[in-house]
Amino acid sequence: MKILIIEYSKTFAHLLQKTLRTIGMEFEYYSNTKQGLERCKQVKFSAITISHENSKNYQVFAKNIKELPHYNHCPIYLFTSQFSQDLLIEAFNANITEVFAKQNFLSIIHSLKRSALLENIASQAKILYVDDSLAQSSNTILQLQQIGYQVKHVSNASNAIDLIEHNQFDLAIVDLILDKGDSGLSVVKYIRALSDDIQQQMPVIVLTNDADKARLLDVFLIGGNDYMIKPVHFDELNLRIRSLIMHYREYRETKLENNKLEKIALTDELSNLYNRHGFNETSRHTFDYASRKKLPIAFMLIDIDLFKEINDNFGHQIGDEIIAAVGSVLNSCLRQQDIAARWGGDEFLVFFSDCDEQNARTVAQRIQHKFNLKTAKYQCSCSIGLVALDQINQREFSQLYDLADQALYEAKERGRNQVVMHDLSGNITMISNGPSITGSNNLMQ
Ligand SMILES: Nc1nc2c(ncn2[C@@H]2O[C@H](COP(=O)(O)OP(=O)(O)OP(=O)(O)O)[C@@H](O)[C@H]2O)c(=O)[nH]1
Repeated sequence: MKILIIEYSKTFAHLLQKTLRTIGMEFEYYSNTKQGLERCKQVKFSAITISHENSKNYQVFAKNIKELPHYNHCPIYLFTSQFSQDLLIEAFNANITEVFAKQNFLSIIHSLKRSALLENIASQAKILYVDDSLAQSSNTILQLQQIGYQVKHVSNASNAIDLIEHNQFDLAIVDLILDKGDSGLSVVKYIRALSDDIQQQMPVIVLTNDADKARLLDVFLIGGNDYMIKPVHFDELNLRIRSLIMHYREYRETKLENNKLEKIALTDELSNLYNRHGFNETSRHTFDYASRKKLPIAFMLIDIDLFKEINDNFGHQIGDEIIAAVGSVLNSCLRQQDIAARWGGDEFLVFFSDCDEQNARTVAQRIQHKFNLKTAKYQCSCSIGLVALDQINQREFSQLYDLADQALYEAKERGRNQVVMHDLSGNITMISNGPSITGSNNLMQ
């Protein structure tokens, strides 16, 4: 991707070059159109910028450029210090792609960056081409491959669906009417119903033989992003492909970035478990589901024993490592549907849906055992308060929390390092003691 700059103002040329260098874009700079035109005859630039000196100058230049081979779709941007509606119309009539006021420097840079991205799209893009007539499509496919697209061709909807299941495409080109009563419509419907948010938005160009306007507009109703009437004009197809892929990439990047930010907002950094907000967001659905389906549930509170002394004796960094150890122990003991969170300080909670009392006891003991072993070097242990119910039965989250908290309090009162359970009849019983802790640093003494 290389940009040709023709600029009469030395100051503006300097600013533009400096900015493009900083963002790593390649360019060549000339101070007159004659040199610029000569250079275009030797090299293919991806975009051209020309500064407005007088109308005749840029109009003649743009005309000459568009007559060069391979330059008919090259964007030409006109920069002016005196932007006006009249100039805009004049420039569009002279094949200028966009007109920018020089004062609007950021949007100039944005457009140049966009041209660079558009230019590079073919080299990294994967296209699915669904068409039963190889005679019509083979030439287009070849041309797409020649400019760098990876193209997978299939002739029926079921093969297309098969490929979509196992590949990540950037765009699909789908013939509306396929052989033997098959239709590209089923491919479009399949894409739009995909559970993956990103794949579901894959752009689709629908090819059709039907030039009837009303039928063509139906393409948008069935989920297509664009249509083209066969036989397709290749340059037009290519420009449409580039623009759709570009938008899809922007969507994909924003979506991934948002997912990342959302994860950060819902996760506790130290333990890599949910934070309070994350727990509230994710547990609501599981809680409602368990309530509706009358599933057995369990709720567990875990608190590190004498954590203050651990911090005091070994330092906060070791304290932090121990908090991280709770996270890794929980992640190794829990099923995917269990929801674990760091509730604050050294307190953690776990919500188990579809988990009966016996299973809850077993998991609690396993968690305690693993945690004690993992942190044995520091003579560290944890206490667990557990509540198991055969169904939620209209209880609020806060009531479950209170029941588990009473059990946890009892575990601490009885000497810590144990699992205590609040059972269905309201009794509080000790389930197990953790492994005994020995050694000179025994903080449990
Ligand atoms: N290292 C570290 N310490 C923390 C963090 N958050 C809270 N703490 C400390 O955790 C300790 C919690 O202590 P307490 O709630 O008083 O109880 P404890 O010492 O664990 O005693 P028991 O719960 O009765 O066994 C406090 O000293 C907090 O400063 C953290 O993110 N990192």
